[in-house]
Amino acid sequence: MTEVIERQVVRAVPSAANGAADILTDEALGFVAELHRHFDARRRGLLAARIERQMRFDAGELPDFPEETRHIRESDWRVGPIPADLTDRRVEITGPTNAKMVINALNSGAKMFMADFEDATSPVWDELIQGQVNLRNRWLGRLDYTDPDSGKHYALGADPAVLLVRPRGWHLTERHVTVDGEPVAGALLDFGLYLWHCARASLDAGSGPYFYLPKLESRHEAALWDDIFVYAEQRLGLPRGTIKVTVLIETLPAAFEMDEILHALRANIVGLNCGRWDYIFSYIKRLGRSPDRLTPDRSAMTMDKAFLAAYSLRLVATCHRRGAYAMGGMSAFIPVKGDDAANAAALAKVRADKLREVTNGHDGTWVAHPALVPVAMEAFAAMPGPNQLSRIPDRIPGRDEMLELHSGVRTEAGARENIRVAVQYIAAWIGGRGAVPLYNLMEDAATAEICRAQLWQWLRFEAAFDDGRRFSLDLFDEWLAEELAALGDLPNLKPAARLLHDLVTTQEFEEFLTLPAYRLLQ
Ligand SMILES: CC(=O)SCCNC(=O)CCNC(=O)[C@H](O)C(C)(C)COP(=O)(O)OP(=O)(O)OC[C@H]1O[C@@H](n2cnc3c(N)ncnc32)[C@H](O)[C@@H]1OP(=O)(O)O
Ligand SMILES: O=CC(=O)O
Ligand SMILES: [Mg+2]
Repeated sequence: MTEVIERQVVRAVPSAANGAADILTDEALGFVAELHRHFDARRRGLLAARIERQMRFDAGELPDFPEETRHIRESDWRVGPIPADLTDRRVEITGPTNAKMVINALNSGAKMFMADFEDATSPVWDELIQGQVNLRNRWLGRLDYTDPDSGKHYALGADPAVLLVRPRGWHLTERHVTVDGEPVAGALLDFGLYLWHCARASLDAGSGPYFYLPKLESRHEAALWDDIFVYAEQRLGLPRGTIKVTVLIETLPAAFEMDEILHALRANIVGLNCGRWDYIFSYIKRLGRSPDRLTPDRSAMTMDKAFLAAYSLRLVATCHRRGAYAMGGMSAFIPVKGDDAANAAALAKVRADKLREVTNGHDGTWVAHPALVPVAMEAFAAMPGPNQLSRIPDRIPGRDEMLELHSGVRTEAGARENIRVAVQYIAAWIGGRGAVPLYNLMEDAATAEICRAQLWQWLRFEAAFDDGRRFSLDLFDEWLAEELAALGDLPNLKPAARLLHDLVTTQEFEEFLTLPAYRLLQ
């Protein structure tokens, strides 16, 4: 007799989130386990393919439009139908999934709210599950919150924004849920739990299961999501194409496969988004071993120039040709408290950014804070209607423009800012906060990645500063020590500083800072 050993086990660490039992049900976890068993080996294979590709970039290869998919780029096809409540996306607010911010975002006056398990979230287990509870409560009509400190009560208003959910990227695993002894992908957990609990409820409310997909690097990664959607829709008895997604184009390799990504996901996709901060990070990461790709100060890399301007224009042209929305991105300027002049200057910068986007043909944009919704709304009032899908830019940037490096200087101030921001952001992340205001800017995982990636790149090539000095390990150590001393006794600063030091001085560039940081998360 053959003995069959039952090894297929799904285990979840209990969560103290209020309402966790309604989320971590056997059925929902069973669905996540199915996703894991069907798709996780492919996810891991695609992550390995990123590293193989990196080796080719390190050897001098540059990204290009793939020859083997020329027929996709050159033939006529369009993405599938777009639901009525996704046709006016002129302003989208983003933010973490705690109840207060979810309610504030849904009530902000923005058309859409992207509830974020990625750049704006530190994946603390109870917070992740509380986020799922909050999003489910939105569809069950019972989302409210009372601030224990202020006593202020928060409840959903009459005309909430349309809800979209951003699961984690492919790279992060979630150690609190294992299937057959392996940790599940954060992406599959965030996606699977939300879909399981909210697909029907959101459809019944006249909306649907809508997602943003972050940090994709290729058409193959898009095809994996497509297969997941086919499986999930069938499993939940949903018509094909019910799930609707917007893909962030926020890696350099993906920008050379925008048509292919739209094509792979054409049953489910409604648009692409310019995730500018991760895009800058990706440019440095993927090309960072070439001495002729040394980037200037972070603040010098603006959307109106070089590779950033080129990719956003190409994204608009690509999307509109396929009937897909071309979403803009996030200005990092946020309101400044207690300084009217500085506040006015920050709002003016956001306004200018949104005017550039609407002028270039984007159909909508992102804001980081409720006070910026009116600013972006006003700028996007320049559109002839709820979108400008019919507008195809007459100039489509090609490969050279897409790779053009920003000009500008590297300064001690820029290096010190990178150190200050990265170390404080990592400390906040280890402490459970994924988005923080620092020096009047919104900082999140993507903006902090730029800081540490630049420091790594500059150190590797002993980059020259505007004052003639060259960056060195001695200078880095000296400036890190001085910045830490100036910051004083902030929580988690020591482990954050150790991690930053490792990330900057390592020979092998770490793919994501959140991977080692996750090991420090309680
Ligand atoms: C690169 C990218 O991926 S961008 C997308 C990911 N990043 C994000 O989503 C960042 C979103 N923004 C934020 O998290 C916050 O705005 C921060 C951290 C930058 C600043 O937060 P705070 O310092 O708390 O802002 P501030 O004190 O001005 O907030 C005022 C009010 O607005 C609320 N608020 C601020 N930002 C948001 C937001 N994005 N969504 C909902 N409510 C918000 C606050 O909760 C607060 O509410 P209250 O008055 O009821 O207490
Ligand atoms: O996710 C957005 C980005 O800019 O990164
Ligand atoms: Mg991003």
